[in-house]
Amino acid sequence: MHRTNTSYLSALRASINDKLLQLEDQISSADPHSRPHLFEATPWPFLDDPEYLPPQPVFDLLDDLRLDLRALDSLVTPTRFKLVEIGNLPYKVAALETAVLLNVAEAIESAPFHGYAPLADLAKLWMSMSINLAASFACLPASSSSKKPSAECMGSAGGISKDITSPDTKHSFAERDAPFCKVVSKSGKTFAEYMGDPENAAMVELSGEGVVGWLNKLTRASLLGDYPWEELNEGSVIIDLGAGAGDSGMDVMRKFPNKHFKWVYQDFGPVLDMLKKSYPSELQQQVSNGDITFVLQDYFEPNVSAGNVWYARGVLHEYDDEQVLQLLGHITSAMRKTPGARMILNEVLNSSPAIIPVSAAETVPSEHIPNKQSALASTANTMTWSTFSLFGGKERSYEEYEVLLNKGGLRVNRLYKFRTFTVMMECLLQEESDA
Ligand SMILES: C[S@@+](CC[C@H](N)C(=O)[O-])C[C@H]1O[C@@H](n2cnc3c(N)ncnc32)[C@H](O)[C@@H]1O
Repeated sequence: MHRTNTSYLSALRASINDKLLQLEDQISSADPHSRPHLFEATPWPFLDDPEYLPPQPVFDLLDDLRLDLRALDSLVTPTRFKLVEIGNLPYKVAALETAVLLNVAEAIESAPFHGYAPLADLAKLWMSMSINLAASFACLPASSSSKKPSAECMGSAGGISKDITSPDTKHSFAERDAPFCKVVSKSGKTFAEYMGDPENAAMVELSGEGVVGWLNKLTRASLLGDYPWEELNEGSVIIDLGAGAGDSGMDVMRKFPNKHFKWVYQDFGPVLDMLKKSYPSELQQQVSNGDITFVLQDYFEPNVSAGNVWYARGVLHEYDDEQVLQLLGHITSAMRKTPGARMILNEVLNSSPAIIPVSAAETVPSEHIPNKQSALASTANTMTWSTFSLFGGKERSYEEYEVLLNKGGLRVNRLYKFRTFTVMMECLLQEESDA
């Protein structure tokens, strides 16, 4: 870090510390029983009573603290993640709009909850709450206002909330009519069909450059640096299921030339054709010598390949549990061809962006946040929406994956929490991990 940033951090630390001490003094003399409301059921009267004006010194301290905290937040957040947050604002607005339409805030405050309502219990209250609805709430801030957002904000949410609450669509994960996809789809086409239409070739090129390049900037360093590819044996065969744009293989093969990995791209014919056509020239040698291959494979059919590592990035989250189990059935059968084979799943995990500490007075959230979830929890939850809105499917928590993978004959061997909003779950065949 630059010297200037280090001294700036020190200046912020000193200022925030000093102002918090002053605030503590001021508050305890003004209202000795008042406690911050972050984790409380009711608003904090000291701050939230619209008729109450805090003493001027307290108001000034609060204003200064917000300024310093904004500077600190900005300093510790990479620009690319700030942009993700801003770019995904419409999803947050859609979530808030849904919460307002259903009057969720009032339901939480009333009996039987009196201010604290786990999502599962809220679901029982409505008898019909869908996982889509739960996902929408997961990307709201910890304490959301029940105030109605402006008409402009609602407009920018694009009608997602209607689809989340409509009986015809709210339970769907299908790419044609899931709440999020329905808003994106044009003239009845799914996003994939739209992109596959030759008339939209320019759009495909744009998204190839824009979306893949953009996502890659957010996750590539972690994919390469946070999973121990270097531990794999020389010459390991890596099968890339539903490889899509193929960038993972390019990145890994470029970074580890001395490992002589064999990368097997699997996908549908047109995707493989496109990939072959635009494959980078500096990797053509490995294509010619057979270290990089392209294999036509529907992953819902018995798999024709054999390999040491079965890599699936963003595959399982596109499917409902039944379909995932079907897919895993084919992969685990194929894994049995190679002793010691592992499956590595690169996904976003549904995460708790905030938690309730055991004792709100003495502990801070960062010491209690669950470990088995994506880092950048709030961004992770928001990112799940861009997946939903393009392809359908459902994101899962670590615990949900564990149950599903166990049912599918796998056991999570190691969880790598990436230094971005994704994780890698490394799985072994159950019978091998038990042996
Ligand atoms: C499921 S996502 C995977 C994204 C890709 N792994 C990545 O990291 O960018 C989309 C890709 O999966 C492919 N795909 C979808 N259904 C498939 C299937 N049944 N069998 C094989 N590939 C499939 C699509 O053609 C597309 O290239």
